[in-house]
Amino acid sequence: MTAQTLDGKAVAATIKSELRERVDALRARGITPGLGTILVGDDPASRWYVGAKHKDCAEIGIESIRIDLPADASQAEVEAAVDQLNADPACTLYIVQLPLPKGLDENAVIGRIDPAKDADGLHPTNLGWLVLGKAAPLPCTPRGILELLRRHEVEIAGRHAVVVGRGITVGRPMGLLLTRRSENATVTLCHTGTQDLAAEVRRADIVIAAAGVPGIITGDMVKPGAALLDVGVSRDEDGKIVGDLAPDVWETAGWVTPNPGGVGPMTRAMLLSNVVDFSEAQAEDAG
Ligand SMILES: Nc1nc2c(c(=O)[nH]1)N[C@@H](CN(C=O)c1ccc(C(=O)N[C@@H](CCC(=O)O)C(=O)O)cc1)CN2
Repeated sequence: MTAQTLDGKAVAATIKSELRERVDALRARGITPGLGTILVGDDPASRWYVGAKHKDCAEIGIESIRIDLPADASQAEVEAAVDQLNADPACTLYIVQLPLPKGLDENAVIGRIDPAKDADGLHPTNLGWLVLGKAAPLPCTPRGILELLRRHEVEIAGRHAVVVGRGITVGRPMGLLLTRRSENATVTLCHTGTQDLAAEVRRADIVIAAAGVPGIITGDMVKPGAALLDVGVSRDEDGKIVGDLAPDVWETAGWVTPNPGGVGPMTRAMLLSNVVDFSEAQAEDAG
């Protein structure tokens, strides 16, 4: 048996064309959504992600505002960039690209973002709204994973999901989203302290692998027919992406994301969705 592909690249392209129409409608009403980014330092992957986010915006008609700071930027300089985007009326929502270079206080930077302009849903207020069940922008990768499953009609309700990794952008919020009433999955959150990862994964109908450990999920751990989503982006010596899923998982699983071409494009598509959703809600409120 060979698994079917959870094709993030194709689904993201469809979502972008849907968003393009919604942006056209907003622009016809005189509203131009704007996405801001703050990038600190010269990490090649982060630079690529930010560049791709700006290209996506241009493709669908969203304005974008880019602030790039050097790797040795001080905490005060990064916070001044946050204040600048908080005050910029052309910037509907924005992100601070993570991780920040060592020595910077990431929580202080995220906490300084105006929660009403938080495109990533990572501000403590918005994560708090997620826990409390009130609508707020959702973290892009977990939202993208749910959308990818839905668009391939993979059942979530009543299923057992195992999330591997407890990071702020994926693992932690993923568990919160999957256990909402609208998703109704049962979740096990695994991490470096988990004693028997293989046993946990073997019980899973859905596995979200976000450990950042190449090939940590192997074929022998996979329940036949399970859906596997690969968030890992380690690199081999040639700079090629190596995910958290070993190649032999395709033999047992029912659904697998390729990597690249799976979760990454969905993350970017959901960032655009957060901006468009917010602009539409703002337009409604304004009458
Ligand atoms: N502020 C944030 N920082 C980070 C987030 C986030 O959601 N918000 N997530 C990740 C990185 N990320 C978004 O910023 C991201 C990851 C991957 C991709 C992507 O399109 N990847 C391509 C392959 C790209 C390549 O070849 O290198 C793919 O998977 O096909 C986009 C965005 C950490 N930081």
